Amino acid sequence: MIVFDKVTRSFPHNGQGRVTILDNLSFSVPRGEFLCILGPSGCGKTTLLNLIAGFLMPDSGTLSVRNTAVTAPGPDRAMVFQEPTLFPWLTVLQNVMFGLRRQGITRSSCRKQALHHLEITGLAHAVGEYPFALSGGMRQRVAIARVLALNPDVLLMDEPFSALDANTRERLQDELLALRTTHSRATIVYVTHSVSEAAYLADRIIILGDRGNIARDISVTAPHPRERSSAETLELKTLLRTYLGELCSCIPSRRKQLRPS
Ligand SMILES: Nc1ncnc2c1ncn2[C@@H]1O[C@H](COP(=O)(O)OP(=O)(O)OP(=O)(O)O)[C@@H](O)[C@H]1O
Repeated sequence: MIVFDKVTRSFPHNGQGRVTILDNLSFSVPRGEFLCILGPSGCGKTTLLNLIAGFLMPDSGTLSVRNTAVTAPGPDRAMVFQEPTLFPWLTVLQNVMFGLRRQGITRSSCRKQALHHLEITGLAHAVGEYPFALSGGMRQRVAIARVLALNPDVLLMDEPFSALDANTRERLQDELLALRTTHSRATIVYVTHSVSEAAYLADRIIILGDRGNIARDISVTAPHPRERSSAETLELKTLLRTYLGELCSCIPSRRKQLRPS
């Protein structure tokens, strides 16, 4: 579904040339996979999502989704951010309908689809509310309903639950897994800092290291539903922490490796 082929991406850095964030990155994500990306802060996780979304372009290399090179954002890919970006002047229903309307779907079909997705995300009672009246968890549910309504092939999630309290986070994780089973076949690329979240959700976990190199690529074979505190999950979490610990000192070194623009 998603193929990175020798993708490199750099950014300008303090007027001193450019710093390479992802360097010659190659990997692929099969259709339907739930891939979690872990890695130290600044290693390029969000950059990787932005490239798939088409918000950024590679400096070199190619990135394709369904065998088509990504050259711009498109309705086949949708992103959920850490802070849900809802329109404050629109109701919950209107927020979910907004993206559908832009796809040229008729108003009545939009409404039907939006209501369906608000129902499956547990928000049927809140369709007429404005975002300011919702809890953080409810706002994030609206954001998820909005992207699921678009029925994307690829769902990109950038620490979507990290700003929520632990109970809400765990509930939304369970809801996401349930939605995935019942309503969406999307391929999911999910960035997180939480080893618990990765161990609970992922079919596969990639740990990015310096310059976005793939430090580890781990298949998680435990079936769903998983126990959060089973021996298997705890063992995986310990392993992930060990791998991340091995990487934690490598990111500052990149700052010394500036190259001329
Ligand atoms: N548009 C940009 N212009 C300049 N530098 C950028 C830009 N976007 C990202 N960067 C830099 O690229 C590096 C990687 O950023 P990115 O957000 O991808 O990392 P991350 O792994 O998601 O970090 P975190 O875990 O802290 O969210 C950072 O040093 C960041 O400052």
